[in-house]
Amino acid sequence: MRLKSVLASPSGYKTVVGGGIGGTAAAYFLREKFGRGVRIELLERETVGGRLATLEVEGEGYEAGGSVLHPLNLHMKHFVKELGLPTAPVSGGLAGIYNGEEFVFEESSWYIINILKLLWHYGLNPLRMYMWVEDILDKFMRIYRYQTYDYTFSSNERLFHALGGNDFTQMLNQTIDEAMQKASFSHKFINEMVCPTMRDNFGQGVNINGFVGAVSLAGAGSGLWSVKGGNKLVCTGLIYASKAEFISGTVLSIEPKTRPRSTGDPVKLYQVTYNTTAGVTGDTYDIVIIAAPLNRRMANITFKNFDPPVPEFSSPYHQTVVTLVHGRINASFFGYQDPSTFRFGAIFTTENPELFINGLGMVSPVEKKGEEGKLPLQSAVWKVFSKEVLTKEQLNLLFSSYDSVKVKKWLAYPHYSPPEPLPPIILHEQLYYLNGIEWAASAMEMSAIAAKNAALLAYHRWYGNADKIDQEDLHEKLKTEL
Ligand SMILES: Cc1cc2nc3c(=O)[nH]c(=O)nc-3n(C[C@H](O)[C@H](O)[C@H](O)COP(=O)(O)OP(=O)(O)OC[C@H]3O[C@@H](n4cnc5c(N)ncnc54)[C@H](O)[C@@H]3O)c2cc1C
Ligand SMILES: CC(C)=CCC/C(C)=C/CC/C(C)=C/CSC[C@H](N)C(=O)O
Repeated sequence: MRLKSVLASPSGYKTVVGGGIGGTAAAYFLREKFGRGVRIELLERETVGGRLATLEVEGEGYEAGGSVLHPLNLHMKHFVKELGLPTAPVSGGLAGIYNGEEFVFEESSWYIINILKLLWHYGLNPLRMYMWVEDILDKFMRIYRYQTYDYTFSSNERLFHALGGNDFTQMLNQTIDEAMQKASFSHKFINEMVCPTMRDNFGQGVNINGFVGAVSLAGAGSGLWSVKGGNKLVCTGLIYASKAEFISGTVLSIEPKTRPRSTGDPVKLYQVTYNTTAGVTGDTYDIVIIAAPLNRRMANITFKNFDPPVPEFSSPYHQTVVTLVHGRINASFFGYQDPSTFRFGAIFTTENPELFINGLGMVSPVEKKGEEGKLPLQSAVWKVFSKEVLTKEQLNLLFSSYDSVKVKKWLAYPHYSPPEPLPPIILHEQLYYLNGIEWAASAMEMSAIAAKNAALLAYHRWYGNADKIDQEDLHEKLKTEL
């Protein structure tokens, strides 16, 4: 996105690169802060939505990227309300946890039976986990109060510290396995309940950091929802609401420039060069927000002549393959000789090198969300998560018959390997980077939070409002505010 500033800087432009939820939310929040007088442009090289995308199966659209939202994802909730988009609850079918040989846990359709089963298998671990995640979410929710009062942070570390102090930043530097072991969760519970959730949500095991692990556990909770028609509608809606000018182009490079103003004194700008169907072109901007993962395999933007240089971002993103299959599940692959007794609509897997899938579940079309009702053995659309593209042989093992297969290969989210530093937000004076927050946790709401933080940061740095940036003890200070 590109923001042409009229009021804030009469001679300059501002821009955001990337039309995913991060970039489009940044356009929205920039408009909110800088007002109607600025001109906003959005630069996107592929399709609006980025990692929010649908695939068509038998004439209907299905979420192939970011699919579920948490009931406490307040920015996303605000966006759908503001844009008038309909939402629907996301309900998975009965869950089973498969270890490659047998199901180590089978959910029942009877609530009380489930409670007894969970108690029998894992004692009080599930209840304690619920409370553990709630406590983290409680602290995480402080960000909304800070942002409502216009406070912003100049680094991801400072943002996380402001949420929960050292305990919170520590979660970023240890694995979810270490964090939960320290909190006395049992190995059996971590292996059979926590690890399958990490594998299904992030394609990685319990070596991901404690915070993204907690986000993943929250993402397996109740009250989940999605946008009818597809989550990517939020992105198109936000471009419209922000009145940003959409430019279809690939940003190639960014370079700082100094130009004389009509008054004679110099103005600092960024030269952004991008490729469009009409050829290579570019423009100068006074604020640039990058809302795309920065590394050579992804955004591939060259930062020219920065002093000090903008660091190279080389940490890898994790490949996840989403395969949408319209067919009948092969119950015998999962050890069920009598297919009529197989009732799972969601299958999670434990760590097992023999397994070629991370998880799979029955899904409904984006237009018909909330109208679920298919039985697992009927022909249905299944979403399979795997590390590699599934071979024909593997598909034939998983499905007794199928008539349609759609595949989407993603560099989906960071390959987490804590402890690791979080990338900076400020790359240069008025050059900001959103996606560093993904190294704490990658989710739609995280990009929206980073977008609001960057828009506030750009605004307060532009106008020199130091009292709104990196304030200590905000939680205590704001307790007395109404
Ligand atoms: C399979 C999968 C399942 C997921 N499930 C969930 C879920 O259930 N819930 C959830 O909350 N999150 C989920 N996520 C994560 C979520 O989708 C992402 O965290 C979020 O969409 C990231 O948004 P973003 O705008 O920051 O980045 P992106 O969506 O990646 O947007 C970046 C945009 O920048 C563009 N771009 C890149 N380089 C350039 C360039 N040089 N010039 C111009 N444009 C450029 C890209 O084309 C892209 O459109 C999932 C992700 C995947 C892949
Ligand atoms: C950011 C907070 C506080 C909560 C977000 C919780 C959430 C929705 C987590 C899910 C994150 C994620 C990357 C899920 C990937 S796959 C989702 C699902 N298993 C599917 O079937 O698509």
